[in-house]
Formats: sequence, C-alpha cells, structure tokens
Amino acid sequence: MRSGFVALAGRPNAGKSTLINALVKEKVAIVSPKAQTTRSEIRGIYTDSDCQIVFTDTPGIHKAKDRLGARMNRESADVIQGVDLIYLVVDGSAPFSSGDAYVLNMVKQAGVPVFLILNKVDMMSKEQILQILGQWQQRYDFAQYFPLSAKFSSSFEDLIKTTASYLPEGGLLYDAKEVTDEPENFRIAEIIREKVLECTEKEVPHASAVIVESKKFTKKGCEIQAMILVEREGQKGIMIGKGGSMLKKIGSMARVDLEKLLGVHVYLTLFVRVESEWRSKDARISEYGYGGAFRDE
Ligand SMILES: Nc1nc2c(ncn2[C@@H]2O[C@H](COP(=O)(O)OP(=O)(O)OP(=O)(O)O)[C@@H](O)[C@H]2O)c(=O)[nH]1
Repeated sequence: MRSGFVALAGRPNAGKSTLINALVKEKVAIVSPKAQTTRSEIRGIYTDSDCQIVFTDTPGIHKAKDRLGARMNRESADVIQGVDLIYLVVDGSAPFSSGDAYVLNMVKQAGVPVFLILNKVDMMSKEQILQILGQWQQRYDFAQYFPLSAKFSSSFEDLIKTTASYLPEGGLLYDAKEVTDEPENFRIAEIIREKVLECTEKEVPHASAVIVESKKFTKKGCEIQAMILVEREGQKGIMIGKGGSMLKKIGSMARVDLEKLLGVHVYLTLFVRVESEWRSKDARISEYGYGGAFRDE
C-alpha cells in the first residue's frame, strides 16, 4: 500500500475545491465563482485497497490586500512545503498571467514532483488543449500532465492511480472511513458561507465570515445558531435584506446542504453582526478559522 500527502495549489478560481470534492466524492470544500472562496487548508482523504491519498485544498494564491489575504497566501505556501506531491491546478480557459508565473515559481521551489492539472477543458477545443499543454511544458518539466474537467469529468481513476505511484510505501494515515478531518462546526459554517457567496455581490461576500454559535441535537433534529459577520452597517443591511428576505434565502439554501451533511432535520437560525475590519485583525481571523495558525511576522 502507498500513502501520502498531495497539495492542490493554484490561483483563485482555478477549480481546486471542485477537484478535491470530485476526488474524494464528497463535498469537503465549498465552491463558488467568486475568487478567494477557500480561506484555509481543507483536507480531503481518498482511500482504496491500494492507497490512501490525503489531499489538501489551499487558498488561491493572490495579491493580498489585507491581513486575511496575507495569511491565506502564507498558509498555501506552508502546505506546499510539507507534501509528497503537488498538483498545480490551472484554469485552461484563462490566459497565462503574472499570477500564474508567481505560483509556478512557488511550486518549483518545493522540491517535490508537480503534476500540471489543466482544468476546465470542457470550455476548450482539442487544439486549444494541446497548444496550452505545450506552452506549460515549456515553462517547467512537470512530472505529469492531466487535462481534465473537475466539474464534468466522470472518472479520475487514472489520476488517482498515477498519484499513488508517486507516494511512499506506507499504511493508513487516517481511518479508512474518514473523508475529512475538518471539525463539524467549521463545515457547517462553510456551507452557510457558500450561500452568502452565492447570494451577495461586490465587497459583501469578501467581507463576510461565518461562525457557528451553538448546535444541539434533539429528538426532532439539529438546532443550529450561526452568526454572519460583516465589516460595515451597510453590509449588514444587505445581508438581512428587505424584511429579512436575504437572510431567509441564505438560510433555506444552507438548510438543504446541512441536512445532507448531518442526515437529520435542521433548524437554522442566522444572525448578522458588524465586526469592523475583522480582515485586518489577527485574533478575529484565527477565531473564525481562516488563514491557518497565527504566526507573529
Ligand atoms: N466549466 C468549468 N467550471 C469549473 C470547473 N471546475 C471548477 N469550475 C468552476 O470554477 C469556479 C471556481 O471553482 P472553485 O473550485 O471554487 O475554485 P478554487 O480554485 O477552489 O477557488 P479559490 O477558493 O478562489 O482558490 C466555480 O464556479 C466552479 O464551478 C470545470 O472543470 N469546468
């Protein structure tokens, strides 16, 4: 048996979270068309009779505008340093940018094999795929090249098998049944945040954080109280909506996914509070579970 750690690294929106969910066949990471959705490392564990692969989804590496962004980037860099193999996930439908060059340089320096995952091939012609793969080949001698669609490909067997062959021989690192080691309350908060990202626009989704304040399993199901934090009064108004309509919408969308996750009826109550400039405050960022462990820099 082989086992080891694989980091999914790349620019925001490349499809890293979509891919980790597809690989472990469960939604362990939230997904959205908005950049910088993932704010912390998320592990997804794949196990079969031949291997156990511990995938780590990382925040998209970007030009940080605040402390949260800086900590997210640092966390991605830390994850890349501690794995057996890296997937560099790129959006094949987007042009190569200075951001891609920056991330490529980072993964090159990790000193482990790197697979180029050319994602979103469903949006490209065969000719484009070949051309873009050729361009990436000239930039770096990747260990493997995998053009795929994280969203639409039906099988990832070849990728899993090839990945396992790059990992050291070893036994299980996690229980065979475990798909993620994320605490349940964090998964709940992330599901709610995914709906916030889906329902709000401009700065509001980026200024939002979610924490679970209480959770109680009863005979009827699970009662959850969660707080959505925003940075300004105006954002609070948007989040609540006219007569509470936005909060209601976010709540009912989240409830569907939460019931799938918990397997019971969910009674969800959402609150909104202003926590001004939380994205610049280390204590708040840590409290909400983003950007990895605090380090004085
Ligand atoms: N067409 C298409 N869209 C995809 C594919 N994979 C992901 N997407 C979409 O791309 C967007 C970003 O996907 P994510 O998985 O959240 O990307 P990410 O790399 O984790 O993003 P960050 O959290 O910002 O780092 C979402 O709207 C996905 O549905 C794909 O194979 N094809």
